[in-house]
Amino acid sequence: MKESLAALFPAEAEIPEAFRIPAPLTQDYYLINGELRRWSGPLQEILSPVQLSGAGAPAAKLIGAAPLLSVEAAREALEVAARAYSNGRGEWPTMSVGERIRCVARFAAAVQEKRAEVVRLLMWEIGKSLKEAEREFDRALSYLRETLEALKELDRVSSRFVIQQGIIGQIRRAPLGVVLCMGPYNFPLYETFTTLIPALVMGNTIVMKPPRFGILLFAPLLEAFRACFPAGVVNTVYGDGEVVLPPLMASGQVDVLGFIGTHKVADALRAAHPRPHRLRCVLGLDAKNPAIVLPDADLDLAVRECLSGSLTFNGQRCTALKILFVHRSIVEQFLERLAAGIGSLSCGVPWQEGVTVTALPEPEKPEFLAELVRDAESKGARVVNPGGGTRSGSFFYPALIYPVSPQMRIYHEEQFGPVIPVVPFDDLRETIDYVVASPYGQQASVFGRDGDLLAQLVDALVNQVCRININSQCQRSPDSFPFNGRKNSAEGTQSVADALRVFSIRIVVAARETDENRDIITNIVRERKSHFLSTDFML
Ligand SMILES: O=C[C@H](O)COP(=O)(O)O
Repeated sequence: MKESLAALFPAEAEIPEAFRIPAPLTQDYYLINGELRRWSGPLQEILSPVQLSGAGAPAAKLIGAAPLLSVEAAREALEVAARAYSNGRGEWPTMSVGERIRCVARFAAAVQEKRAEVVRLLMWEIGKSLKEAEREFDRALSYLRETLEALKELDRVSSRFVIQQGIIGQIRRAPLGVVLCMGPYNFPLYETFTTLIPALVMGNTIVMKPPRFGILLFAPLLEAFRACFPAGVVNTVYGDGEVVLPPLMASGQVDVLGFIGTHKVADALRAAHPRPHRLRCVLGLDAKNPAIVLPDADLDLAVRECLSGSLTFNGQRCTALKILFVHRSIVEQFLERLAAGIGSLSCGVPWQEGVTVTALPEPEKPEFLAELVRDAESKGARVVNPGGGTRSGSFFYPALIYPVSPQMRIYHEEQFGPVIPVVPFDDLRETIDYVVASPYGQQASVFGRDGDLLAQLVDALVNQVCRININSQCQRSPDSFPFNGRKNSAEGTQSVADALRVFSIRIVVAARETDENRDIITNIVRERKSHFLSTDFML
């Protein structure tokens, strides 16, 4: 660690003009039924994890406030969404696909206008570096645009019908109802869009709740939602999730849960629904993605990928590498280079040029990470990198810990933060056994050069995880690739095209194959109500 901790926190006056929040932003309204309704109830104070120096110790900055809705207000938002859907007879679910596309395209243009404001809030609210915040914003919009392209393609193939076993069938896709959309704090905009946008374009109506952190950044977008969609199609709920969400689920009016967060919260939400087995869930959940570094790996490449895979956005990605298995014959070299890599990372405030290590938004996280490190140390591991685990307020300097063994909590628990556990291995079976026994099953990375061995490893992992990355870190992108997981890691698949499928249902218009029925079906296909999005058999 090159800088002293005190040097990381600038004074208010040193913040460049473009990144300042001159006065706290008070958002005392929320979107419901096509209006930005004033909320006169209690507000939740929003503190930034970004620390500034001032008199005394570094202090977190108050950056704004957002509504703490009552259960009644939240229920009303859900009822409004249910009315806008009206059992599939509302304006939005019956609107033509072309019109829906036009609404979403208008929305995209309006959101684009807000780039600077949203990026600034991403930095202040969740401590994301300028570069990563810009990347998140741009990715959210490109996800939206790719979704529209995928939708046009679905619509293009809609003028077909199939004949099988004497039956003529036209396969269509229709919406499901009201979708409760909730993204996570690490990608509050992008990952909210990955459920909200496909759910919306397929004709569902929406209740969206921002995550625990990353709330204010939606304020600049509420007017765009209001202006671009019919009343009641998109509604927002703010407040304490533990208070407002169980009653929403218990009402039975949520048809689909689109949630990215922990499996514990997802399980509790599902259990609160009166018919949990009928609730469709599209979930992105916990993961403990391992990297396996074989003796013949290109060490520089493996270190580079493991460094960025473990520490991008301080390790706060579900796809982050969360445990590294390194063959004993190369582990010392690997540790030395990885420790040097961590030492070369720049720490500081999000707008600082080239910064990688920034403050963590969850106030309880530094202590949680410190506990994991203490637990590992008490069972025989050491912190390898100078300054690893140093803390100040919301800031936690990355810790590389070695040798990690199954008795330690960090071996099993998802850290979701900047602690990198390294496990030495002698026999490849140890690493495969770890993946098989894991309660998670999202992705894995393998580093090596022997093509046959890599092929064997892929075969061993293919029934355990959903993506195997060869000589590269784990990641969700590109968004056209399926994104899913086994066990506690996910439910449903979320590529751009898959998301259109999971937020809709296939229906069939069928008739016996007679000359008369062929004419009738041909006419239906030609005259089809365009609010029915139809597809061919494969889609
Ligand atoms: O937290 C998971 C995000 O989807 C990360 O996406 P990414 O792996 O492409 O950075």
